[in-house]
Amino acid sequence: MSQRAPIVTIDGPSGAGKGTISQLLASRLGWKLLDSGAIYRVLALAAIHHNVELDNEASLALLAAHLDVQFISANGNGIKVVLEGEDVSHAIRSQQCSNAASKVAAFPRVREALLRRQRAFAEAPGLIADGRDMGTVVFPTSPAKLYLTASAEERAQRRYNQLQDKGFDVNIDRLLAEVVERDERDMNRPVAPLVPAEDALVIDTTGIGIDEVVELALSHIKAKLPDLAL
Ligand SMILES: Nc1ncnc2c1ncn2[C@@H]1O[C@H](COP(=O)(O)OP(=O)(O)OP(=O)(O)O)[C@@H](O)[C@H]1O
Ligand SMILES: Nc1ccn([C@@H]2O[C@H](COP(=O)(O)O)[C@@H](O)[C@H]2O)c(=O)n1
Repeated sequence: MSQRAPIVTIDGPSGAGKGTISQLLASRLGWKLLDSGAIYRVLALAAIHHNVELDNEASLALLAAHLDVQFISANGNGIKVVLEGEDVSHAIRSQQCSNAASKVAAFPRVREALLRRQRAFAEAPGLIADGRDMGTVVFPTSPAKLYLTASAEERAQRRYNQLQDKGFDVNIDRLLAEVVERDERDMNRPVAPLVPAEDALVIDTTGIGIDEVVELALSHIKAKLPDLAL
Protein backbone atom coordinates (compact mmCIF):
# COMPACT_ATOMS: atom_id res chain seq x y z
CA MET A 1 0.00 0.00 0.00
CA SER A 2 1.41 3.41 -0.98
CA GLN A 3 0.93 5.82 1.90
CA ARG A 4 3.23 8.58 0.59
CA ALA A 5 0.25 10.83 -0.07
CA PRO A 6 -1.44 12.05 3.13
CA ILE A 7 -4.77 10.30 3.68
CA VAL A 8 -7.70 11.48 5.77
CA THR A 9 -10.31 8.80 6.50
CA ILE A 10 -13.98 9.56 7.14
CA ASP A 11 -16.13 6.65 8.31
CA GLY A 12 -19.59 6.37 9.80
CA PRO A 13 -23.13 5.15 9.21
CA SER A 14 -25.46 6.07 6.36
CA GLY A 15 -26.60 9.70 6.29
CA ALA A 16 -24.04 10.90 8.85
CA GLY A 17 -22.72 13.39 6.28
CA LYS A 18 -19.52 11.60 5.20
CA GLY A 19 -19.99 12.18 1.48
CA THR A 20 -20.92 15.84 1.89
CA ILE A 21 -18.06 16.61 4.27
CA SER A 22 -15.59 14.56 2.20
CA GLN A 23 -16.42 16.49 -0.98
CA LEU A 24 -16.10 19.84 0.78
CA LEU A 25 -12.78 18.86 2.35
CA ALA A 26 -11.43 17.47 -0.94
CA SER A 27 -12.24 20.67 -2.81
CA ARG A 28 -10.92 22.88 0.02
CA LEU A 29 -7.61 20.94 0.11
CA GLY A 30 -7.44 20.22 -3.63
CA TRP A 31 -7.18 16.49 -2.85
CA LYS A 32 -8.56 13.34 -4.49
CA LEU A 33 -11.73 11.74 -3.21
CA LEU A 34 -12.56 8.06 -2.71
CA ASP A 35 -16.30 7.31 -2.35
CA SER A 36 -15.87 3.65 -1.41
CA GLY A 37 -19.63 3.17 -0.90
CA ALA A 38 -20.08 3.91 -4.62
CA ILE A 39 -17.85 0.92 -5.42
CA TYR A 40 -20.07 -1.42 -3.37
CA ARG A 41 -23.16 0.16 -4.93
CA VAL A 42 -21.78 -0.37 -8.46
CA LEU A 43 -20.98 -3.99 -7.64
CA ALA A 44 -24.55 -4.48 -6.40
CA LEU A 45 -25.92 -2.93 -9.60
CA ALA A 46 -23.63 -5.09 -11.75
CA ALA A 47 -24.86 -8.18 -9.88
CA ILE A 48 -28.47 -7.19 -10.55
CA HIS A 49 -27.70 -6.53 -14.26
CA HIS A 50 -25.93 -9.89 -14.65
CA ASN A 51 -28.46 -11.89 -12.61
CA VAL A 52 -25.89 -12.79 -9.96
CA GLU A 53 -27.62 -13.78 -6.72
CA LEU A 54 -26.85 -11.38 -3.85
CA ASP A 55 -26.03 -14.34 -1.57
CA ASN A 56 -23.55 -16.02 -3.96
CA GLU A 57 -20.20 -14.96 -2.48
CA ALA A 58 -18.00 -16.74 -5.04
CA SER A 59 -19.75 -15.20 -8.06
CA LEU A 60 -19.88 -11.76 -6.41
CA ALA A 61 -16.14 -11.90 -5.63
CA LEU A 62 -15.42 -12.83 -9.29
CA LEU A 63 -17.60 -9.96 -10.48
CA ALA A 64 -15.83 -7.60 -8.03
CA ALA A 65 -12.40 -8.63 -9.31
CA HIS A 66 -13.39 -7.85 -12.91
CA LEU A 67 -15.67 -4.87 -12.31
CA ASP A 68 -15.50 -2.50 -15.31
CA VAL A 69 -16.11 0.82 -13.56
CA GLN A 70 -14.73 4.33 -14.01
CA PHE A 71 -15.03 7.30 -11.67
CA ILE A 72 -14.78 10.44 -13.78
CA SER A 73 -14.40 13.86 -12.18
CA ALA A 74 -17.27 15.99 -13.55
CA ASN A 75 -15.59 19.45 -13.35
CA GLY A 76 -16.77 20.51 -9.89
CA ASN A 77 -20.09 18.65 -10.30
CA GLY A 78 -19.16 15.59 -8.26
CA ILE A 79 -18.03 12.36 -9.84
CA LYS A 80 -19.61 10.52 -12.78
CA VAL A 81 -19.81 6.75 -12.22
CA VAL A 82 -19.64 4.68 -15.39
CA LEU A 83 -20.35 0.92 -15.29
CA GLU A 84 -19.56 -1.04 -18.46
CA GLY A 85 -19.85 2.18 -20.48
CA GLU A 86 -23.17 3.28 -18.93
CA ASP A 87 -23.54 6.35 -16.67
CA VAL A 88 -25.01 4.87 -13.47
CA SER A 89 -24.38 7.89 -11.19
CA HIS A 90 -28.11 8.27 -10.53
CA ALA A 91 -29.11 4.58 -10.57
CA ILE A 92 -26.67 3.56 -7.82
CA ARG A 93 -28.31 6.01 -5.36
CA SER A 94 -31.65 4.13 -5.31
CA GLN A 95 -32.83 2.39 -2.11
CA GLN A 96 -32.62 -0.94 -3.96
CA CYS A 97 -28.90 -0.36 -4.57
CA SER A 98 -28.30 0.89 -0.99
CA ASN A 99 -29.74 -2.30 0.46
CA ALA A 100 -28.12 -4.60 -2.11
CA ALA A 101 -24.73 -2.88 -1.54
CA SER A 102 -24.84 -3.56 2.18
CA LYS A 103 -25.64 -7.24 1.47
CA VAL A 104 -22.77 -7.80 -1.00
CA ALA A 105 -20.40 -5.81 1.27
CA ALA A 106 -20.82 -8.35 4.07
CA PHE A 107 -18.83 -11.04 2.20
CA PRO A 108 -15.09 -11.30 3.07
CA ARG A 109 -14.06 -12.39 -0.46
CA VAL A 110 -15.89 -9.45 -2.01
CA ARG A 111 -14.14 -7.00 0.33
CA GLU A 112 -10.78 -8.61 -0.38
CA ALA A 113 -11.36 -8.34 -4.15
CA LEU A 114 -12.02 -4.58 -3.82
CA LEU A 115 -9.14 -3.67 -1.47
CA ARG A 116 -6.45 -2.96 -4.07
CA ARG A 117 -8.85 -0.91 -6.20
CA GLN A 118 -9.59 1.33 -3.20
CA ARG A 119 -5.95 1.71 -2.15
CA ALA A 120 -5.03 2.79 -5.70
CA PHE A 121 -6.91 6.05 -5.04
CA ALA A 122 -4.09 7.18 -2.70
CA GLU A 123 -2.33 9.78 -4.83
CA ALA A 124 -0.54 13.09 -4.33
CA PRO A 125 -1.33 15.69 -3.17
CA GLY A 126 -3.62 13.74 -0.80
CA LEU A 127 -6.77 11.66 -0.44
CA ILE A 128 -10.03 12.00 1.47
CA ALA A 129 -11.36 8.44 1.85
CA ASP A 130 -15.08 8.07 2.67
CA GLY A 131 -16.61 4.77 3.81
CA ARG A 132 -17.16 2.29 6.63
CA ASP A 133 -13.69 0.74 7.08
CA MET A 134 -11.35 3.41 5.69
CA GLY A 135 -9.60 4.05 9.02
CA THR A 136 -9.74 0.47 10.29
CA VAL A 137 -8.92 -1.71 7.25
CA VAL A 138 -8.22 0.08 3.97
CA PHE A 139 -5.93 2.86 5.29
CA PRO A 140 -5.17 1.86 8.91
CA THR A 141 -1.99 3.96 9.06
CA SER A 142 -3.74 7.18 8.03
CA PRO A 143 -2.67 9.96 10.42
CA ALA A 144 -6.04 11.75 10.51
CA LYS A 145 -9.23 9.74 11.05
CA LEU A 146 -12.77 10.97 11.53
CA TYR A 147 -15.93 9.06 12.42
CA LEU A 148 -19.17 10.94 11.75
CA THR A 149 -22.45 9.85 13.24
CA ALA A 150 -25.95 11.23 14.05
CA SER A 151 -29.21 9.86 15.44
CA ALA A 152 -30.98 7.35 13.16
CA GLU A 153 -34.02 9.66 12.97
CA GLU A 154 -31.95 12.62 11.78
CA ARG A 155 -30.06 10.49 9.29
CA ALA A 156 -33.30 9.05 7.87
CA GLN A 157 -34.75 12.58 7.55
CA ARG A 158 -31.61 13.79 5.73
CA ARG A 159 -31.76 10.81 3.40
CA TYR A 160 -35.51 11.42 2.80
CA ASN A 161 -34.86 15.05 1.79
CA GLN A 162 -31.92 14.04 -0.39
CA LEU A 163 -33.78 11.26 -2.25
CA GLN A 164 -36.85 13.46 -2.75
CA ASP A 165 -34.60 16.14 -4.26
CA LYS A 166 -33.20 13.52 -6.64
CA GLY A 167 -36.74 12.60 -7.74
CA PHE A 168 -36.99 9.20 -5.97
CA ASP A 169 -40.36 8.21 -4.47
CA VAL A 170 -39.65 7.62 -0.74
CA ASN A 171 -41.46 6.93 2.52
CA ILE A 172 -39.90 8.22 5.77
CA ASP A 173 -40.95 5.25 7.97
CA ARG A 174 -39.60 2.74 5.49
CA LEU A 175 -36.44 4.77 5.10
CA LEU A 176 -35.85 4.84 8.88
CA ALA A 177 -36.38 1.06 9.07
CA GLU A 178 -33.91 0.55 6.20
CA VAL A 179 -31.31 2.88 7.74
CA VAL A 180 -31.50 0.94 11.03
CA GLU A 181 -31.38 -2.43 9.22
CA ARG A 182 -28.37 -1.32 7.15
CA ASP A 183 -26.55 -0.04 10.27
CA GLU A 184 -27.16 -3.38 12.00
CA ARG A 185 -25.76 -5.31 9.05
CA ASP A 186 -22.75 -2.99 8.63
CA MET A 187 -21.92 -2.97 12.35
CA ASN A 188 -22.34 -6.67 13.00
CA ARG A 189 -20.73 -8.33 9.99
CA PRO A 190 -17.72 -10.53 10.79
CA VAL A 191 -15.36 -8.71 8.42
CA ALA A 192 -14.56 -4.97 8.47
CA PRO A 193 -17.53 -4.05 10.66
CA LEU A 194 -18.51 -0.41 10.95
CA VAL A 195 -16.73 0.77 14.09
CA PRO A 196 -14.69 3.90 14.84
CA ALA A 197 -10.93 3.37 14.56
CA GLU A 198 -9.33 3.61 18.01
CA ASP A 199 -7.55 6.81 16.97
CA ALA A 200 -10.52 8.43 15.20
CA LEU A 201 -12.15 11.66 16.30
CA VAL A 202 -15.88 10.87 16.67
CA ILE A 203 -18.22 13.74 15.75
CA ASP A 204 -21.94 13.44 16.51
CA THR A 205 -23.46 15.71 13.85
CA THR A 206 -27.03 15.58 15.23
CA GLY A 207 -28.19 19.19 15.18
CA ILE A 208 -24.83 20.45 13.86
CA GLY A 209 -24.75 22.23 10.50
CA ILE A 210 -22.52 21.20 7.60
CA ASP A 211 -20.20 24.27 7.90
CA GLU A 212 -19.55 23.57 11.57
CA VAL A 213 -18.73 19.92 10.88
CA VAL A 214 -16.27 21.00 8.16
CA GLU A 215 -14.55 23.35 10.62
CA LEU A 216 -14.30 20.61 13.28
CA ALA A 217 -12.87 18.23 10.68
CA LEU A 218 -10.35 20.82 9.45
CA SER A 219 -9.16 21.52 13.02
CA HIS A 220 -8.54 17.81 13.52
CA ILE A 221 -6.70 17.52 10.19
CA LYS A 222 -4.53 20.55 11.04
CA ALA A 223 -3.69 19.05 14.44
CA LYS A 224 -2.75 15.68 12.94
CA LEU A 225 -1.01 16.98 9.80
CA PRO A 226 0.69 20.16 11.07
CA ASP A 227 2.93 20.48 7.98
CA LEU A 228 -0.06 21.05 5.68
CA ALA A 229 -0.57 24.63 4.55
CA LEU A 230 -4.24 25.06 5.46
N1 LIG B 1 -24.49 18.18 9.41
C1 LIG B 1 -25.52 18.09 8.56
N2 LIG B 1 -26.65 18.74 8.82
C2 LIG B 1 -27.71 18.65 7.98
N3 LIG B 1 -27.73 17.93 6.85
C3 LIG B 1 -26.63 17.28 6.53
C4 LIG B 1 -25.46 17.31 7.37
N4 LIG B 1 -24.52 16.55 6.81
C5 LIG B 1 -25.06 16.06 5.67
N5 LIG B 1 -26.32 16.50 5.50
C6 LIG B 1 -27.24 16.16 4.40
O1 LIG B 1 -27.63 14.82 4.62
C7 LIG B 1 -27.73 14.12 3.38
C8 LIG B 1 -26.89 12.84 3.49
O2 LIG B 1 -25.53 13.21 3.61
P1 LIG B 1 -24.36 12.34 2.97
O3 LIG B 1 -24.80 11.78 1.64
O4 LIG B 1 -23.16 13.17 3.00
O5 LIG B 1 -24.28 11.15 4.02
P2 LIG B 1 -23.33 9.89 4.01
O6 LIG B 1 -22.82 9.71 5.38
O7 LIG B 1 -22.31 10.02 2.93
O8 LIG B 1 -24.34 8.71 3.66
P3 LIG B 1 -24.06 7.36 2.84
O9 LIG B 1 -23.01 6.62 3.57
O10 LIG B 1 -25.36 6.61 2.87
O11 LIG B 1 -23.66 7.75 1.45
C9 LIG B 1 -27.26 15.08 2.31
O12 LIG B 1 -28.39 15.59 1.65
C10 LIG B 1 -26.55 16.19 3.05
O13 LIG B 1 -26.68 17.44 2.43
N1 LIG C 1 -16.07 1.22 2.90
C1 LIG C 1 -17.35 0.81 2.73
C2 LIG C 1 -18.28 1.60 2.06
C3 LIG C 1 -19.55 1.12 1.91
N2 LIG C 1 -19.87 -0.10 2.38
C4 LIG C 1 -21.19 -0.69 2.14
O1 LIG C 1 -21.85 -0.10 1.03
C5 LIG C 1 -23.13 0.40 1.42
C6 LIG C 1 -23.40 1.66 0.65
O2 LIG C 1 -22.48 2.66 1.08
P1 LIG C 1 -22.84 4.23 1.04
O3 LIG C 1 -21.74 4.88 1.84
O4 LIG C 1 -22.80 4.65 -0.39
O5 LIG C 1 -24.19 4.41 1.62
C7 LIG C 1 -23.06 0.58 2.95
O6 LIG C 1 -24.28 0.41 3.61
C8 LIG C 1 -22.09 -0.53 3.34
O7 LIG C 1 -22.75 -1.74 3.55
C9 LIG C 1 -18.95 -0.85 3.05
O8 LIG C 1 -19.24 -1.96 3.53
N3 LIG C 1 -17.69 -0.38 3.21
